[in-house]
Amino acid sequence: MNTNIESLHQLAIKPTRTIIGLMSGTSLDGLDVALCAISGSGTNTVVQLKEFETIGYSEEVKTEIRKVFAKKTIDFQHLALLNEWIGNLHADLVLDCLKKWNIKAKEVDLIASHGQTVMHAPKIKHQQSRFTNATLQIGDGDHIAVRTGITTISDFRQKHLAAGGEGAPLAVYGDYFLFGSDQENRIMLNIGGIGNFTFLPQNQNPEEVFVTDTGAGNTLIDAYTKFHFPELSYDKDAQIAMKGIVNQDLLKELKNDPFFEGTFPKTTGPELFNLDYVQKAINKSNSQLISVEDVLATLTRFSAETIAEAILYIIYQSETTQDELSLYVSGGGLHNPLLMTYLQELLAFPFKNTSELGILGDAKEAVLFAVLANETVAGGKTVFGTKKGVPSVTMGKISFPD
Ligand SMILES: Nc1ncnc2c1ncn2[C@@H]1O[C@H](COP(=O)(O)OP(=O)(O)OP(=O)(O)O)[C@@H](O)[C@H]1O
Ligand SMILES: CC(=O)N[C@H]1[C@@H]2OC[C@@H](O2)[C@@H](O)[C@@H]1O[C@H](C)C(=O)O
Repeated sequence: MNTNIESLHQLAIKPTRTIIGLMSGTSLDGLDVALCAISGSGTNTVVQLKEFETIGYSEEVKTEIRKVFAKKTIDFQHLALLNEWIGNLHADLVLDCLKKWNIKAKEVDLIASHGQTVMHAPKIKHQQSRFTNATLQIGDGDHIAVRTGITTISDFRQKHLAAGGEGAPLAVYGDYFLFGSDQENRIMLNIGGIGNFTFLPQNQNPEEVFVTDTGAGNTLIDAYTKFHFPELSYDKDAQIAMKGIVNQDLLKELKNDPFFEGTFPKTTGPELFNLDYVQKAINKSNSQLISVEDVLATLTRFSAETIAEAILYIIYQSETTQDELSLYVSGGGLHNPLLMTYLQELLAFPFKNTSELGILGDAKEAVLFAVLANETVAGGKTVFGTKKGVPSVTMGKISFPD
C-alpha cells in the first residue's frame, strides 16, 4: 500500500485531527489561516480554534489577481502562472504562521485550502444552454502539499457542481454540523464581499436547512471606495458613508436586477456586483450629480436591504416567527457600523456574534473549510434531501506531499 494512503487512514481514525483551514475570499483582502483541533464528524464535530491570522495581501498580489479576477477576457497564460504562484504563496503564508505559532509542519494533519475564486458562473448568469453551472478556484493544492510537506485537501467546489449544485455556498455544511441547535432557530449570516446565510431550524431536520447568497455584501462598497480614494481598500468603519444620505432613486435602481427576482437558493459574485453595476444604476436613475458620500451610504443600504429581504422571505417561507430566531453575524461586514445599524433596523430579532458559539466571526469561513476537509477523511454523507443547492456529498481533492 502507498504509505500516504496508510497515513491518511491513520489520521482518519485519530480522535482529534489538527487541520489548517485557508480562505481567501472575494474581497481580496488577504488569506485567513485557522488552525483547528477537530474531533468527531458530521453533527458530532467539535472544533477548537487554536490560532487564527488574516495575512493581508500585498498590493503586488492584489494587482496580479485582479488581472484575471471575475473578468470575461484575460491573458490565459497569466491564469496558468497564477495557479501555481498562488498555491506557493499560500504555502509560504502557512509556513510563516507555523513559525510564528511555534508549531512544526509534521504536527499538522491536513491543510484545507479553498483557493482563490477567479470566476463564478452559475447558469443563470452565463445563460449558455449547452453549459451548466461553473466556478473556478486557483492556487493548486499539489503546490501547497509539496511546499509545506502537509497533505492538502483543496478545490472543494467542483464536487458540489458535479452533484448538481452551483458550487456555493458551502458554508451550510459546517454551519449545520457546528451550529445547529435544538434551543433556537438560527440564521448564520456571513457578510464578506458577497452576503450569504444559512437557516438552521430548531427541529434540526437537515432537509429543512437552507442556504443562499443574498447579493452584494461589501464588494460594491469596497470597489466604489477604491475607485474614488485609490489609497483606501474599503470604507473603514463606514466613515465616508456615514457622511452621506441614502438616495432612494439610486437604491431602487440598484435593486432592479434579475438576480433579485430569481428564485432561492442562488449564488453570485463580483462578476455581477462590480463598478459597472453601480455606474449603470447611477445612469439609469439620473443620479450622476450625487456625492460620493451619498453613493456609499446608498450602497451600504442596498447591501442591508437585500440581505434583510432575503432573510425575511426565507423565514416567512419556513413559517418561523421572528421572536423564535437569533442571527449570528460573521465576515468583515460585521465591522461596518452603518451596515449593522441598517440591518438591525430591518430585522427585529437579536443579533449575536459567532464568537458566542466559540468561533471568532472573522475566522468562520476558514474554519468551515477545515470542517469540510475533516468530513472528507473522517466523515461521511449527510443527507440534506433533494432540495436544490445542498447536494449530499463530501468534497475536496487530496494532494499528498510526495
Ligand atoms: N472596520 C471595518 N469597517 C468597514 N468595513 C470593514 C471593516 N473591516 C472589514 N470590513 C469589510 O470586510 C471586508 C472583508 O471581509 P471578508 O474577509 O469577510 O471578505 P471575504 O472573505 O473576502 O468575502 P467572501 O466571503 O464574500 O468571499 C473588507 O473588504 C471590508 O469591506
Ligand atoms: C464562488 C465563491 O467563491 N463564492 C463565495 C463568495 O463569498 C461569499 C459567497 O460568495 C459564497 O457563495 C462563497 O463563499 C462561502 C465561503 C461559501 O461557499 O459558503
